[in-house]
This record gives sequence, structure tokens and C-alpha cells, in this order.
Amino acid sequence: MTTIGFIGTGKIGQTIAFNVLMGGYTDEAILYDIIPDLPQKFEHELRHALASRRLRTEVMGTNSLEDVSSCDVIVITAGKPRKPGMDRRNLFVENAKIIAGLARELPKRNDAIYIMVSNPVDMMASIFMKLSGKYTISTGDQVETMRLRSYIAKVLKVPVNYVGGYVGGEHGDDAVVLWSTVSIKDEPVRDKVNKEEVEKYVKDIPGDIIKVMGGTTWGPGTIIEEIVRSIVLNENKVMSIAFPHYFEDEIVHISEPVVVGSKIGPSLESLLDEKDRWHLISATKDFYTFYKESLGKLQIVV
Ligand SMILES: NC(=O)c1ccc[n+]([C@@H]2O[C@H](COP(=O)([O-])OP(=O)(O)OC[C@H]3O[C@@H](n4cnc5c(N)ncnc54)[C@H](O)[C@@H]3O)[C@@H](O)[C@H]2O)c1
Repeated sequence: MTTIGFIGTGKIGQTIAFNVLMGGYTDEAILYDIIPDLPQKFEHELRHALASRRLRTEVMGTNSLEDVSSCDVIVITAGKPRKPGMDRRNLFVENAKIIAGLARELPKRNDAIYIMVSNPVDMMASIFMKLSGKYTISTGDQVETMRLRSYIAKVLKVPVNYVGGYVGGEHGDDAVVLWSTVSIKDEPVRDKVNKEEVEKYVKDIPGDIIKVMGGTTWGPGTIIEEIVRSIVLNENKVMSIAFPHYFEDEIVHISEPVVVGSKIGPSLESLLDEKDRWHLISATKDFYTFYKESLGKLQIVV
């Protein structure tokens, strides 16, 4: 029996929950938000969709955090989204307060897996794990990884399943394409693509979507569902998600290709070339510097 909890049922929370429930692999879902009646009405929407698909998943909308306590996997999307032109890191203070509150208030199960989605996602995962002591991952650069593959497939006019490769580091503007992993039909990509153009696309496209559509929903909503599925069904897929790394005196969440199943790991970092590994170390240091400074500003909360 698997129960999945969703903390936050706004735009991205709804999309992930819908995708997960339509996958038919969970027995129960608990939907939680602070907005009165929102999760309850979303519950009805999902019940109608489940009836149409003839799926027997139980679903409950609630405004009580206590109800999420028995879940096996908990997806956290609570928090503010960025506005057009805004950097994800600008959300740090506002969202850290929400995430710190959840880390303190959420009745915890020791063996649950917490999946952070709220931005800046990797730092929110680190804060949640630091304050709650519970194992937390972040959706990290799996979203960028799919943006990378889709763009290369489009420019080279090849089926997207021919394209391999991962993006790593911190989710957002500092993400790095791990070029030693990028391949077409298992052959290294070499100079078949304009690397600068690819990197620009991966970084710019979410902001461009936000300008027109108000937020990114369908891409991340589907990609994050795949992370949930890989954990629940123990599929052991290699994905570029961020998991806890111990650096200096902090836990930091940095993405690199790693096996994702009911347990996270092993990492495939040792298979990357020297340049890509150097980029990951540099991303870790940069993360740490910003994170430490920002934690300092949050002294009242943390
Ligand atoms: N990791 C990714 O790839 C990715 C992709 C898309 C969005 N996001 C991030 O996800 C977050 C949510 O985005 P959105 O578009 O769904 O925003 P949204 O405003 O539509 O939804 C956020 C929801 O969080 C709820 N909320 C706020 N505080 C809460 C609390 N303490 N407990 C429970 N719920 C609470 C709000 O009531 C709201 O319903 C943002 O930080 C956004 O940047 C991340």
C-alpha cells in the first residue's frame, strides 16, 4: 500500500498530482494546502478523472498537515513561484520561511522520502533536511535534462529517444550541461550541435515560458511524476536529481546522474570526464557560498 502526499496544490502541485494519479500505481493520495477548500475541490476533480479512467486510487483533500503524516512519499510544492524576469534564488527568503515552518510542523515518518519542488529547489531541500532531519531529495536538474534532450532532438531532427545526456549542478541559471554524457544513438555528440546555443536554450526557456504562460507546468509536472514513479515502483532509473552531499559544515543538494529507486544511489559521478566533474565541484562551492549567506539572513527562522 503506497500513499503519496502533496503539500501545496497550486499550479505545479496539481499537475504532478494529476500525472501521478493517472499513472494508477498509488493506492492513496493526500492533498494538502493552506487555502481553505482548495484541496477538497481538487479532490473532486481528481475523483472525476479517476472514475473516467476506472482507477480505484483513494484521494483526500485536506487543510490539516497531520493528515500527510502517514504518507510514504511526500512532494512539496508549497511556496511562491517566480515572476517574469526573476531569478529562482530571489525566492530564497520567502520560501525558506514556509519550508522551515513545514520542517518543524510536519509530523514525520522516519522512512518517508521527501521530494522538494519549491524554488530555489535545491536549497529548499537542504533547509528542509537540515531542520527536519529527514531524507530529502530535490527534483534538481532532471527538468533541465529533459529540456536538453528535447532541444537537441528538435535541432538535429532525430527522435528524442535517440538523445542521451544529463544536466547537473544547481537547478536554474547555474546548471551545467554535462557534455561528456551527451550522445545521439549512444555515440558522443561531439560537434554535431552548437553547444552555446544548447546551453542558452536550457537556461532561457523556462523564463520565456513564464513570461507568456505565467509558469512552467506541463514539462516539470510530467518529469517530476517520473521521479515519483521511479521511487514508488523501485524502477532504478538514472536521473539527474539533487540528493544530499556533505560539504564543509552543511548538507548541500547538487544534481548529478544517480540511480533513483526506493533508495537513491549509487551516483554515476565517477563516470563523468574531468571537466564535468570540475563543473560540479564549482557548482557545489557556489551553492554553499550563497546558501550560507542566505541562512545568515534567516536567523530568526532557522
Ligand atoms: N522544481 C521545479 O522544476 C519547479 C517547476 C515549477 C514550479 N516550481 C516551484 O514550485 C513552487 C510552486 O509553484 P506554483 O506555480 O505551483 O505556485 P502556486 O502559487 O500556483 O502554488 C503554490 C501553492 O502553495 C501553497 N502554500 C503556500 N504556503 C503553504 C504552506 N505553508 N503549506 C501548504 N501549502 C502552501 C499556496 O496556497 C499555493 O496553493 C514555486 O516555488 C515554483 O517556483 C518548481
